[in-house]
Amino acid sequence: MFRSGAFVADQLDGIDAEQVQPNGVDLRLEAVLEPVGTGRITRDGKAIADRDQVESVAIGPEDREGYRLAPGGYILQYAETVSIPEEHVGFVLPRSSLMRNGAMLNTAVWDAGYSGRGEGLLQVHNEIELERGARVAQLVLAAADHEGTYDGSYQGERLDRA
Ligand SMILES: O=c1ccn([C@H]2C[C@H](O)[C@@H](COP(=O)(O)OP(=O)(O)OP(=O)(O)O)O2)c(=O)[nH]1
Repeated sequence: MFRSGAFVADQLDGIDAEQVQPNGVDLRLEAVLEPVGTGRITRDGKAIADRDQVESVAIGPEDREGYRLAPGGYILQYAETVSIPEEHVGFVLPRSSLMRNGAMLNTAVWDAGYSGRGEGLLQVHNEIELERGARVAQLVLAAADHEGTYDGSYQGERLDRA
């Protein structure tokens, strides 16, 4: 069973009312990075490719701080600290307006017990401008059985900069 947006909001700190949706909570854009160099996944480990910060620029008629992104693949960092409660699993989906503008967020499983400020792969197929702090994705939570909780290398990521 998927939980309500109000339930998801209760798991997160610092959420505005406009972020709470019927079935989930919108996540906001903190920063955009561009992978450079070579990443690697082996049978017994992984190495994440270096990233360059994409410089923010003034966007739109009000010159707001944001990113103007040419077609390509980017790492998008979310602003919110996400904590997945036990007995649940999380999924992040793009806001449909992102998709309708020719961009897409690719995401993976958010494990029970994970806490951190996570990332997604932003695919841009047509130039797009995104304001820092704009809502770009939505977190949903489903009730789930599991054995153990998340204890991987991304536990607590970017919490020091929250
Ligand atoms: O789109 C996503 C999906 C998940 N996560 C977070 C939550 C998740 O619990 C954690 C680890 O994901 P995963 O288990 O897929 O990572 P891994 O590649 O298997 O690495 P590790 O074994 O170090 O956890 O990353 C994200 O930031 N973005």
